[in-house]
Amino acid sequence: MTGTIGSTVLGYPRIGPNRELKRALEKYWSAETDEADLRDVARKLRVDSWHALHNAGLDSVPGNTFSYYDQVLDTAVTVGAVPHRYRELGLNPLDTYFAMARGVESTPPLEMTKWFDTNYHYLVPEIGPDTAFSLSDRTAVEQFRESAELGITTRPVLVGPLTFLLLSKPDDDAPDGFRPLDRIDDLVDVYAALLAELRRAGAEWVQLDEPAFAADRTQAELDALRETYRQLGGLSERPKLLVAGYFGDLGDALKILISSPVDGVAVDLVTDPATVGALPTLTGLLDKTLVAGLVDGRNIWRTDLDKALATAAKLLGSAGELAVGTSCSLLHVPYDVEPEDIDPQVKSWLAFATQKVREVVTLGRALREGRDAVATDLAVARAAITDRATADRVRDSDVRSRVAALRPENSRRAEYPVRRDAQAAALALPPLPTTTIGSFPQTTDVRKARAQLRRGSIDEATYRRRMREEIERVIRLQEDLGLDVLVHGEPERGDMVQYFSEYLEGFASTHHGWVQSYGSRCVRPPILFGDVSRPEPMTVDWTTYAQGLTSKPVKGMLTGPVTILAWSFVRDDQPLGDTAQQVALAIRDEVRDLEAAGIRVVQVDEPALRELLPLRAARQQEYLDWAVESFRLATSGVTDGTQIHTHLCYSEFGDVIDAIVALDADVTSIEAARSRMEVLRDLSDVGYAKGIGPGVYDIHSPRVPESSEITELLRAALEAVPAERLWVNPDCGLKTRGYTEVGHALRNMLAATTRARATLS
Ligand SMILES: CN1c2c(nc(N)[nH]c2=O)NC[C@@H]1CNc1ccc(C(=O)N[C@@H](CCC(=O)N[C@@H](CCC(=O)N[C@@H](CCC(=O)O)C(=O)O)C(=O)O)C(=O)O)cc1
Ligand SMILES: N[C@@H](CCS)C(=O)O
Ligand SMILES: [Zn+2]
Repeated sequence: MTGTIGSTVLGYPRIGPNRELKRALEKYWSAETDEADLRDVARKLRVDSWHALHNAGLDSVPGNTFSYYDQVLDTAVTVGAVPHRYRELGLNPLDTYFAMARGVESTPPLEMTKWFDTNYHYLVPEIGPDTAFSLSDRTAVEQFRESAELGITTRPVLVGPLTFLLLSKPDDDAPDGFRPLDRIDDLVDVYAALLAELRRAGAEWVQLDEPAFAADRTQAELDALRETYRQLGGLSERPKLLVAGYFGDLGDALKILISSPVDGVAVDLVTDPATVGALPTLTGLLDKTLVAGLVDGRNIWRTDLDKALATAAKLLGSAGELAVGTSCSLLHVPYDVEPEDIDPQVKSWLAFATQKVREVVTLGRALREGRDAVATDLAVARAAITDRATADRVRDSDVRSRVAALRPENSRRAEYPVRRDAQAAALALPPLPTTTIGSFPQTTDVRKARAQLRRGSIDEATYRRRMREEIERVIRLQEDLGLDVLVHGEPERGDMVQYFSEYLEGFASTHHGWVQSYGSRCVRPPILFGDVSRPEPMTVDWTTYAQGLTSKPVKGMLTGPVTILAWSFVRDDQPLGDTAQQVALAIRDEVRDLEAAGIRVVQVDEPALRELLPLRAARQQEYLDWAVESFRLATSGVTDGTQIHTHLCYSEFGDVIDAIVALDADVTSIEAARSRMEVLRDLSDVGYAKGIGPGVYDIHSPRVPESSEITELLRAALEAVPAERLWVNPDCGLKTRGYTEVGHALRNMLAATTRARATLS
């Protein structure tokens, strides 16, 4: 069907159904294999994906969705935006690419940050006035040819030029006021050259992803969008252009794209169903392809096909071609639900990437050939949707009554001074108390024990003994170092969300449901399908075992409700805020049980507080209100003398700074080392006046900080915060590090603390 799109997905997972790419990358990086081995694995993964998508019956198969690490990094390399410090390493192209992604001994990697409001991370390109844009890598063209040789005409997917620049940051040479977007004209020339090459290679369509326009944008940015697509649309030699906007509504950008000379627009009708009302009024659509994103690309629920068809019916006649697609790339979901050993009823409600492709194909056929052509598929889907909507296991009347009975006082503690004095008496800590964020290095032995327990090759008792040995070692190490508030080290947790989900009612776990988080790193998000409750304590045994080994206070360690939601696949049948309340009550039970077992300090981590912030400002306050409320509900069930800590990392905190204050934790430990304590001033400016532990060293790097560097940071911190409120801790947990470096780094942290204490009068 030349010229049309019909049915398609906007992108596909690439890590491999059994994480083949992860293993191949890690072997290459450790020099166990060579470049040819890695390229072989990559090619096979691409070929398998193209065949799978083509054979499933998609009319248009996306291409260039493979990446060795990250699609934004790929784009930077394609357009020649490789900073000098990586070029100067003199490495071959592949190793230069990996140096940008992971750093080398002499040169740190590019900064990494979250891809919009997902749990995927991209590498932040650095752009300056002198960045020499040129078409420097032709992977997109080569992969188009590779698919064409198999008889599949793929639709290469590129990060759009505006989104690329909007996600970039100014390089170190850029003058004040420079914005990467200032370079759009030069970048457009490179895209024009690439589009021409793709056309010459035979590409009919190219997809340009512009999700940056699902967030609030300035008039200048919208003008740049109009001008860019006027230019790209006007090129004489180019494939048809499909511009994809996803993760929300495109707002004013939608009209701009529809009145531009591009050939198609893909919209996300899952995150933003309201767009359906606006589309038929846009007459410019009549000569374009509209890809209606009707299948959720980032959650794992089966699509309500009847509802999707009803939505499509409202759009019939509005566009030159009405095509069916996913709301966004399927990168964010696992490959296939089939091999999962999940309760059959819950499993029948799920659709991973393979199943979503089939849903898109079914919808496409229904639109083209009529519902009768796919009557069986529609009936199966309908039965599963009805079953899920009415299933007993989704609703728990006890949980619902408990939520209904909640009163504002359940989320309020006594005034801070009262708590502070009670805690000072209970804990008797020295000035500048020292602590860590929770996890200690996850040794091979610890990981092995977990894997052996999963496989059944060791029994529960052996596993517990081995974890207890590790806890004892962590306690002894902390005592030896002289830390003040100890932790048990979290050896029993492979992942700080996955672990809790396995204890909670309302969650299901997968065995193979890996999703790329960044590079070779994957997560296995749990599936939150029903009302959440906590049948039994989750951490009390480990924590009290640790407390029994020492007279110092041991800090209980929990993950907060927002982070549990952010890193799970969550139910879509009720507002997220309602689900957060249920999770908060489960955590509240755990906090209270820890207190009852004699634990005097409890930390509830919320590293994902910033991540779930809606992209549009108009929706942010509502989110922040329920996010804060859920944390307070989780942590307000204790007496004044129990000290509540929280921990935040992985983000810029500017947009959530008021919310951090509103959490009302007694102590907040927060990533700060890399930004040299700037967050302290931001917090003071908005009136934060409780305990604060700015991270004094970056745990993301194996480098051991000198105690003099930490002394410097403590001096800076003491300028912003009075000594009686300052805590000393690393930036985040230590699980990705090794014991040797952790021992040295913490020793230096304690030496710096001793010196800082001596300067206090
Ligand atoms: C802090 N971050 C997290 C995010 N999301 C989460 N859900 N959790 C997080 O911690 N998002 C933001 C950041 C992202 N950062 C990271 C950092 C590191 C990883 C990572 O290393 N992932 C591991 C897998 C971790 C895990 O779950 N391990 C389990 C299972 C281990 C495993 O692979 N087992 C094998 C068998 C092994 C054997 O010896 O037999 C298997 O199941 O096949 C565990 O340790 O028990 C990774 O390897 O990618 C992710 C995000
Ligand atoms: N307690 C967790 C927080 C990570 S953000 C840890 O230490 O790993
Ligand atoms: Zn952290």
